[in-house]
Amino acid sequence: MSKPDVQRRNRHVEPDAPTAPPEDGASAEAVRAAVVADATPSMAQYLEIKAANPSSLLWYRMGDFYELFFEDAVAASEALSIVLTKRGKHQGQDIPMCGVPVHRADEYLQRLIKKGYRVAVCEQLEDPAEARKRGAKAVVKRDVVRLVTPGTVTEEALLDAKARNYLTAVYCETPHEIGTTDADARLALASLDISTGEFEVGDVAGSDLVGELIRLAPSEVIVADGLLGDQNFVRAVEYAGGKVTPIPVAYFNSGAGGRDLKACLGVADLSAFGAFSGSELAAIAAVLKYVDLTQMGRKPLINPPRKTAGARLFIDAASRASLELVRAASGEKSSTLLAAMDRTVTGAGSRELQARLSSPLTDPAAIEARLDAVAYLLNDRRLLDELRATLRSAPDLARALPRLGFGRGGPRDLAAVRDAIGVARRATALLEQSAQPLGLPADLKSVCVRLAQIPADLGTALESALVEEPPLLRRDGAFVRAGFSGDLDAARALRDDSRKVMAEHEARYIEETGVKTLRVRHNNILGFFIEVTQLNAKPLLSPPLSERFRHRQTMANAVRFATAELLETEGLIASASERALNLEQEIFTDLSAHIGAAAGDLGAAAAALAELDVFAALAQLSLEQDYARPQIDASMAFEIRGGRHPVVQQALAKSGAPAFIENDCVLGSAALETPSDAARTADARIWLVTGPNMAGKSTFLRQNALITVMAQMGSYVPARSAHIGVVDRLFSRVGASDDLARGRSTFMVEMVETAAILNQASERSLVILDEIGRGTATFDGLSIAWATVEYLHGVTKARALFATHYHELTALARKLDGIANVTMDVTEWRDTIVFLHKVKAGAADRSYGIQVAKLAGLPSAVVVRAREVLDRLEKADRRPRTGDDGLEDLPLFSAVRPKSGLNERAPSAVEKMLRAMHPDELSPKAALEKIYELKALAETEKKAQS
Ligand SMILES: Nc1ncnc2c1ncn2[C@@H]1O[C@H](COP(=O)(O)OP(=O)(O)OP(=O)(O)O)[C@@H](O)[C@H]1O
Repeated sequence: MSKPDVQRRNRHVEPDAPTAPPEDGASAEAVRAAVVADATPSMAQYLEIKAANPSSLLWYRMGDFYELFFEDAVAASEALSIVLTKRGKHQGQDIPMCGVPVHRADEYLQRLIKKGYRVAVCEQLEDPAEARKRGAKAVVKRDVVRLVTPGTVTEEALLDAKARNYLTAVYCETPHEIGTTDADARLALASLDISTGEFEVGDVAGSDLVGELIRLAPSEVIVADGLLGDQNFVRAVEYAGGKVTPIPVAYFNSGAGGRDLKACLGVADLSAFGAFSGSELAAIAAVLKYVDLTQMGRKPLINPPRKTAGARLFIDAASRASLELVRAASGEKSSTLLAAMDRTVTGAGSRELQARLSSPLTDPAAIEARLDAVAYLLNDRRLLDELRATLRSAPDLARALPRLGFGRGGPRDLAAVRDAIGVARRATALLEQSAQPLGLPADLKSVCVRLAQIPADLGTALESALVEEPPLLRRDGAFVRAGFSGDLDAARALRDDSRKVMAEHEARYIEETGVKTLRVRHNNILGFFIEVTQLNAKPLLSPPLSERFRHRQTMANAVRFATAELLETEGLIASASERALNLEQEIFTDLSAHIGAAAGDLGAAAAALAELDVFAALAQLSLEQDYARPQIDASMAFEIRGGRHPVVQQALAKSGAPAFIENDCVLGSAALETPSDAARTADARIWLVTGPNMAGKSTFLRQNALITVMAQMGSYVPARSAHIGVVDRLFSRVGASDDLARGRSTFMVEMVETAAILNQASERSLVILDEIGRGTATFDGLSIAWATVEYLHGVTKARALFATHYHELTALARKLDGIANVTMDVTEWRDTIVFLHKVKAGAADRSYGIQVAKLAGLPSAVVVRAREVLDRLEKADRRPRTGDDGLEDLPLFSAVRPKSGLNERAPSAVEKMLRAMHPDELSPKAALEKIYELKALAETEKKAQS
């Protein structure tokens, strides 16, 4: 029977379609009211199920379609651009309906999930024939078997091969703190990717929440419904690319968290995985509970949770956005650091690279260990090429395993395990062969150890059982190799011999009837039948042949018959294919169980393959782009020689533009190499970068931040050499952005971000600030920039690059030892500015703004007039620009901590009186008198001030 036939038939014969009126597709109360009113049994079933899943689109299985009704139908037809039809009436109104064919369910699910919908998949739990046995009007049993939400999908078609798919629970003990920016509030986060089993748990300060969400990039974030007060939280989640789902607060139960996690991992004690706080356990509980609910009790495959603790380079949300590590402001993926670095050959490798790029390390030993692995592969080109060629054919083992675990896997998932085991064997052999006589570096050894743990017999079992390229669906069979099972071969032979057997029948019937044109045929309605033309039908319709050839159908030109033996053979064929299918299902179940028993080892091997892909990709990148191994240690060095911007360099190369100009950046004890520059930049921890627009300041600032990120994630870097004393926090404020905090002006955003940097940066941090203060009046902006540099120099003491158009700031370099001026070199040629993109010691002599404007194509009348105005302004502006303006004498600019007097003023009389008061010692009456006194005093003070 062809598929369209099946669909059409099943759709129409379905006996229990909702035809009676419901009140409202979405409102539970209205739904219940309708149920009580006059719903038919089938409608009552629909409405009850819908009422239990009010916030999901209900996919209601009817034969070979998932049907949607009422508001769900309207929403889905719009989201999926499918036809909205109607079925039955409700209070005189049509019931809207639309449907999705079962065989295209994944595709439609993907589109709905991408648009942020949740889908409740309601299946028929019995055959309609079973239901009919209970009476003509009996309803087929149905129930929701799965809730599909953005953070809980496992199907290949619903997932991005190169991105993790985290479901993250956010929890804090004190309700009002969710969405806060309070540095003292602690929030626990538990993130699980059920498509791979990856699980990480940790806590962050309220002020770091947005940065952490961007790092995790969850598809779905669950929070206690009562706690979701703050719209900023919802915006932050959306900014990080996820959806917020509120869940009952009772799911955040720390007791249940410990218990459920132990049950999932099959351990009696969690201490081997780290110490989890009560809040972390509560977040874990919520994740496990939510997965349990959406998967209807099917257990996810989870790896032991990793604690996301301190040994990580902290990068806040604004810095992540400005550095465009894995996401560009434009939404373009190609302009990110990730895209510029990604040379992985597998989806799992790409995900691992992204995870490492989002979480660089701070432990020099761990970073060096990663670099050793890259160096090893770089030193052996043949090994590198062979490993990459081998890995290229590695399927996504990490994603196939959970699908099999959930019972949602298909034959291709079995083949994925088989092929991954093959790749693991070849990769291990390649690494081991290469290891003579010196041995492998620790990180590659760890890869080999994990790959070797796959049970040896599993690969053999899968190889002997599966055909080379199995079909997608388990239910269609045809994935088991011939020769694997004698029973299966016999059943298949009987099924496949049908043509031969029927041909034999046909020959005999021709002989018996003498009708040479008699044929045995098959269609979906009659099954097998004998067909003769009208002219030849007569003998078969009269005795004695009519005894044997029973009439079935008369057509315009043909008459159709059946015989007992034909029906018997048909039965045999049907049962043979059913038997073959059943045998294949059993084999599938056995193989899945075999894989399930080794799931832990296979999961570890999948992670090892992903890591190997990353090491090989980084080695490949380094070769291609001529990167250098950075030296990372606990010093305070920051010495990058011949540094390049990894993204801009590749973009220039691709466009055929002149090559990127490399630049040094040496903060701290070292200096620029040119002798004349050396004296002027030695010992400076902060560089003030000046230069005209378009000269390359932002590029230079960013490239040094990116080199730091790359070095600390364990990659070679775009430089001739790099020595970096490990950075604990990286702050980058380059260019204005107001995406993050809609409702705040660009200047406000800039100030909020600068405040965050000054409050959070430590001596070990790297701070990149571009044109702070430019969004306000010149003197305000200059003052803010000035004070910021002083604070960075005197209080924070971080290594910093500060680009500015305020030339007045360059005076600071003469006042303060730790500050040096550098500038982007330009030259003029026939009144046109030529950018040399080279950093040199010193300050820019002027800004060349008008030349740049001319380059940009401003009308020449405007350029000429601007020159005149500039001339006048410069003549009129006789204020000293050299710093001999007494600024350094002001307390504001002496770089002291605010507490030591910056903001102090004499206390007022009211304050003095308040400080002298001891509330516990006051009677109610005395307290009231004090309040009157205070009020009078405040009035007097106010008058005195005015
Ligand atoms: N080192 C370099 N080598 C080659 N080209 C470069 C280099 N640095 C920058 N550029 C090119 O110059 C362009 C402008 O650079 P960038 O945006 O960094 O200038 P800027 O000084 O920050 O300008 P503005 O002050 O207007 O923000 C870049 O897009 C890039 O194409």
